[in-house]
Amino acid sequence: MEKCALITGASSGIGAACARALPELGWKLVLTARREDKLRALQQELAGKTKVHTVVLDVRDGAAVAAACAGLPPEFAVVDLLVNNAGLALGLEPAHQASLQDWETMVDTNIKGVMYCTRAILPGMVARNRGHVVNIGSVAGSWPYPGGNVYGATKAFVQQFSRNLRADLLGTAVRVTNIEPGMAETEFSKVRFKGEDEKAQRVYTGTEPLRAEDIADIVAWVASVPARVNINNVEVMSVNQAWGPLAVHRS
Ligand SMILES: NC(=O)C1=CN([C@@H]2O[C@H](COP(=O)(O)OP(=O)(O)OC[C@H]3O[C@@H](n4cnc5c(N)ncnc54)[C@H](OP(=O)(O)O)[C@@H]3O)[C@@H](O)[C@H]2O)C=CC1
Ligand SMILES: N[C@@H](C=O)C(=O)O
Repeated sequence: MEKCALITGASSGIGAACARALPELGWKLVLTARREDKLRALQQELAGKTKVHTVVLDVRDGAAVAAACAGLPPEFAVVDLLVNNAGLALGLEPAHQASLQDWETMVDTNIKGVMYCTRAILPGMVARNRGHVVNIGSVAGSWPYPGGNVYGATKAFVQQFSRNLRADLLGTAVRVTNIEPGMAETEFSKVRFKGEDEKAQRVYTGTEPLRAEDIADIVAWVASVPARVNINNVEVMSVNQAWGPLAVHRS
C-alpha cells in the first residue's frame, strides 16, 4: 500500500532530502514550504518515482496550516507520516544584542509551526490508530553555545514536546520521534546570516559536516522499523563534531 508523508520545509536541505529518500520506501508525498518554484522543481524531479502534491504554506500561519491539512486532495488526505522539518535560526548575537524580531520569527516557525502542523494532522492519526510524527529538533536543543540562545530554546521545546506527545499517545499505535542533527550543510547558515554568504560558508570550511541525505536516511529508518518500535530520540553529529554546535574539528 502506498502511504502518504507530509513534509514541511521541503523546498531545500533536509526536507528536500527526505522527499528524495521516502519514495524508495513506497511513500507518496505532500511537500510544503513557502517557495513554490523550489517545490515545483522537486515535484518534477520526482515524477515517475512517486505521486507528489505540493502546497505553498507558511507554517507560522495557524489558520493556513489547518485549512491546508483539511483541504488535501482525497489521494493525499490520509497522512501517515508527518515530518515537522520547517525551521530556521536567525543571527548569532549574544542575548543582550540579539534582535527581538529574529527571536519571534524563530519561536513562530520552530515552535508554533510544529504545534500547528501536529495539531492539524494528529487527530486523523489517532482516529485511524496509526501514524508517525517525526520532528526535526537539533543538538542545539540540548547543548548550549554562545549565540544559540532562542534557537536552542526552540529546539529544546521540540524535544520536550516530542516526549510529551508520546505520553499523550500512550495506548495508541501512533509514534513520535525527535531527530537532533548536528551541523549539516544546507541553506541553514545562509538563512541564519541573512545572505552574508562568506560568513555562511565559513561555518562549513575546513571540516566535513553532515549532509542533508544523512538525516533523510535516519527519517526513512525510523519510519520503517516494525510498528511495535518507537525510536524516541536520535542525536546525530558529524564525526568532526563532539559535544555541541561549536565543538567542531577543523583541519
Ligand atoms: N543544517 C543544520 O545544521 C541543522 C538543521 N536543523 C534543523 O533542520 C531543519 C531543516 O533545516 P535545513 O534543511 O538545515 O535548512 P534549510 O534552510 O535548507 O531548510 C529549511 C526549510 O524550512 C522551510 N521554512 C523556513 N521557514 C518556513 C516557514 N515559515 N514556513 C514554511 N517553511 C519554512 C524553508 O522553506 P521556504 O523558505 O521555502 O519556506 C526550507 O525548506 C530545521 O528545523 C533546522 O532547524 C537541525 C540541526 C542542524
Ligand atoms: N547546527 C545547527 C543546528 O541546529 C546550529 O548551529 O545550531
